[in-house]
Amino acid sequence: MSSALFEKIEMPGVKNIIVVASGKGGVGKSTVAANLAVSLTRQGLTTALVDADLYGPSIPMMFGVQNQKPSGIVTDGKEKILPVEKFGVKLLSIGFYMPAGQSLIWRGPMASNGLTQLFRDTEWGEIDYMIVDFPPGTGDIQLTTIQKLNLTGAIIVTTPQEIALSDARKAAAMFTKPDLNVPILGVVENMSWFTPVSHPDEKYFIFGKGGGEKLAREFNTPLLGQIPLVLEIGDVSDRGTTIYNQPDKEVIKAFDNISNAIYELTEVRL
Ligand SMILES: Nc1ncnc2c1ncn2[C@@H]1O[C@H](COP(=O)(O)OP(=O)(O)OP(=O)(O)O)[C@@H](O)[C@H]1O
Repeated sequence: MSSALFEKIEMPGVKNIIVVASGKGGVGKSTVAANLAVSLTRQGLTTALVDADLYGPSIPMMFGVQNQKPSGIVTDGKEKILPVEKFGVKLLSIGFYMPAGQSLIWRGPMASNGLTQLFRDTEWGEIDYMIVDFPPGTGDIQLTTIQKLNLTGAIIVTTPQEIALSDARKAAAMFTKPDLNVPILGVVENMSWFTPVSHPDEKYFIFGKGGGEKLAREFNTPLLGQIPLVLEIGDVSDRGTTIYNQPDKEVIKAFDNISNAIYELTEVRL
């Protein structure tokens, strides 16, 4: 295939582009992407979050900005999109352009073009970390997007469950294909255990144990963190706010550890 087809999208002010991917839907990929972006921002880094999950964009809702529309600006005679900003994170999602309650019916090439346009036609400014919430799976849209972005690396999100793990393995293998060769920065295991309020010293491994570590070992990459199953995580997403606005300190620590690990792995590009 001609390399011109996959010319990289130029985003000169963006230092690191990190995709957050999963094989299976519903494992918490958007939750990880969103809270990682907020955590990095809280550490003084300029951060953008792109919701590339075309068929199920959830970022606008998670940030409570579902009724906002990005504004436009003309620079050098070209019309550009200005991202919506919340909690200090620059946000862009195809969801901003979709009527409420409707889903996208674009097919492969149109969807890839839509995504490319979103990245290319936005005035990003200077960004330390652009976190991309990737669509789940390993289809054409994912492949094309990987080819067009100058990626620093990928984070794979999985639950410890075997079925999630086997799909996560396929997603990880897509990034390591020799023609793509995107470094896997690490694995995040979500919904690792549940601790009932009445038994604060106990951990229940509802979805199994050790899955994230196993995957990390297989791909010779670090396990960046384990996030417990905590009702408040779902609650803050529904309320359009972040984990920093809920009382569970363990969850906050888990995300801050992940963002610290990412910072250390990528510092050289800042
Ligand atoms: N650790 C957790 N504890 C409790 N609830 C969680 C946790 N992680 C995610 N959730 C909830 O699980 C649901 C799915 O999470 P999320 O949307 O982040 O998954 P996803 O992998 O991005 O899904 P999709 O691929 O469908 O977009 C959401 O309601 C979210 O609030």
